[in-house]
Amino acid sequence: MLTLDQVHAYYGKSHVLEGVSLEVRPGELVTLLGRNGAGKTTTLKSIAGMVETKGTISFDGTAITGRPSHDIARRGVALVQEHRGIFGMLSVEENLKISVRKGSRWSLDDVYTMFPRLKERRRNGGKALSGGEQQMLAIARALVNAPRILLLDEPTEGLAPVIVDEIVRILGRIRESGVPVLLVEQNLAVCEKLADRHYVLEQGRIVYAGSNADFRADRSVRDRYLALDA
Ligand SMILES: Nc1ncnc2c1ncn2[C@@H]1O[C@H](COP(=O)(O)OP(=O)(O)OP(=O)(O)O)[C@@H](O)[C@H]1O
Repeated sequence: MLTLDQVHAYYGKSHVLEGVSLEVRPGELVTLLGRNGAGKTTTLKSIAGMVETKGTISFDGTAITGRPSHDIARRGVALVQEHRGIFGMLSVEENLKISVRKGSRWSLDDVYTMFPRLKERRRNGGKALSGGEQQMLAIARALVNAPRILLLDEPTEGLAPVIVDEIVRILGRIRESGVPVLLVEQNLAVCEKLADRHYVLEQGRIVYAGSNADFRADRSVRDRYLALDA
């Protein structure tokens, strides 16, 4: 479905990803873990065509490396970024409506059922939303846009526990829908609840790959690669 083969990424002269290989298979929810600065966001941006890369990134059997980001988005690769990309001057409903694309399995009504808070606030301006509501709107916008894979960058960061639970519930629903997800997330409890498999990045390289069961059983992985953030 999504395959990265020896992907390198650069910001000018700075060489940030040094040969990342990973895959997300149909229907899987896969996490990308690692300490701050390991290259997680850069990996998602590389897939979305927002960073200069070398190596091969393919989606559904087609190489997308080096293609413009709008072309990659049109193919159904949906990146939900940390700063969320909401239009503050538009209402919640307007933000959703401009994202609706024919052929999505989620209609406006479907996302309102999934996110009752967004329905309650549908006439509010994007600017008036809390951090958690903005995150929900960002995910909801991706869903009505007919995603074929979701790339989520720290969707629970900085949110209150009750909102984190709601996001986890939504991610569980997305997983059940069969749309694959590549999730960057620091909250390991969230990752263990949802994921099929995990990758750990360190200094731009994949240093661990394993199933959720193996990851949960092998505490040494988090001690070695993730302990400072946990
Ligand atoms: N726009 C940029 N220009 C130059 N260097 C950058 C840029 N964005 C990120 N970097 C550098 O690339 C490296 C990887 O950053 P990245 O944001 O991918 O890490 P991360 O694993 O997502 O960490 P975090 O959890 O802190 O977001 C870091 O050393 C960072 O300083």
